[in-house]
Amino acid sequence: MIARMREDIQTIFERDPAARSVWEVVFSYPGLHALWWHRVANWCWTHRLKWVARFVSHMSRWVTGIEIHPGVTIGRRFFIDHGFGVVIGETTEIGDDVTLYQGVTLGGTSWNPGKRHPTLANDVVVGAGAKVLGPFTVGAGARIGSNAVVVKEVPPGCTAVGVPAKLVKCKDGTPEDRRRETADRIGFSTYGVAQDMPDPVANGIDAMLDHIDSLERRQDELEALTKRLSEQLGEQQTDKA
Ligand SMILES: CC(=O)SCCNC(=O)CCNC(=O)[C@H](O)C(C)(C)COP(=O)(O)OP(=O)(O)OC[C@H]1O[C@@H](n2cnc3c(N)ncnc32)[C@H](O)[C@@H]1OP(=O)(O)O
Ligand SMILES: N[C@@H](CO)C(=O)O
Repeated sequence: MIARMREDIQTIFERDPAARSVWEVVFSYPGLHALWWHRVANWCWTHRLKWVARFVSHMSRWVTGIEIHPGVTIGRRFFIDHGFGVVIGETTEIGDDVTLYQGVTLGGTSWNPGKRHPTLANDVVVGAGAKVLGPFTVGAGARIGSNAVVVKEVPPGCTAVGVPAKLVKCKDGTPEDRRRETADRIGFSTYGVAQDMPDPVANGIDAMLDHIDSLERRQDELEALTKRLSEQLGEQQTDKA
């Protein structure tokens, strides 16, 4: 536990140029306090102490201005900078090395129970005031601009800004470049003819190309995961033998 707390403090030095000393970080960072209280609340939540969990979470919000539902799953090296006004809903899942700024909502759009909040993969950054709404995934390394309202999946490595959020950049090229690559790969040679015209058919094709691209990326991720799992299984069987 102490090692994990040290890691939390170190994370703040890595991601906040304003952090000056360990004492300052330990006593003056509401994001750190909210994270530590969340660990207590989450433990209670998963040990059938749901009322206590909600009460701990409520007290934490009272002190920090950050509301994290006790059911939220959070990975390593999570950092909420400033933090006031952050709200994280019950079925949110957060990977490793994720950063949020003040005013972020990770929320739902449905009153049905079940998964209704987003999943943030590793290394995601969500800018101040942004809202990410719905049970989709924000891919690894993606960045969400301040005040964006994100209502659908963001592919890994992409930057989404605006209301509703649109992709403006991806690490391996702009969304436009990727559509062109996908169009080439699937042999859709007429792509691009009407790009500067307000053509609903061209817009529909763009949307389909984006969807194909996102499915291909998801397939790659699943293949990598399957490979890793079968390697682990192989290692376990070797150990047993
Ligand atoms: C007290 C404090 O400091 S609290 C900390 C607050 N800071 C934050 O919340 C950081 C959040 N980060 C951002 O919003 C950043 O602008 C990012 C991550 C979205 C983009 O960063 P970069 O990758 O450097 O992209 P870049 O600045 O080149 O912008 C790309 C395009 O998006 C636009 N853009 C960038 N941010 C936003 C935004 N929040 N909303 C709308 N458009 C935006 C840019 O104008 C640019 O448009 P253009 O290509 O038409 O010129
Ligand atoms: N804490 C961050 C954002 O405000 C900085 O000082 O840059």
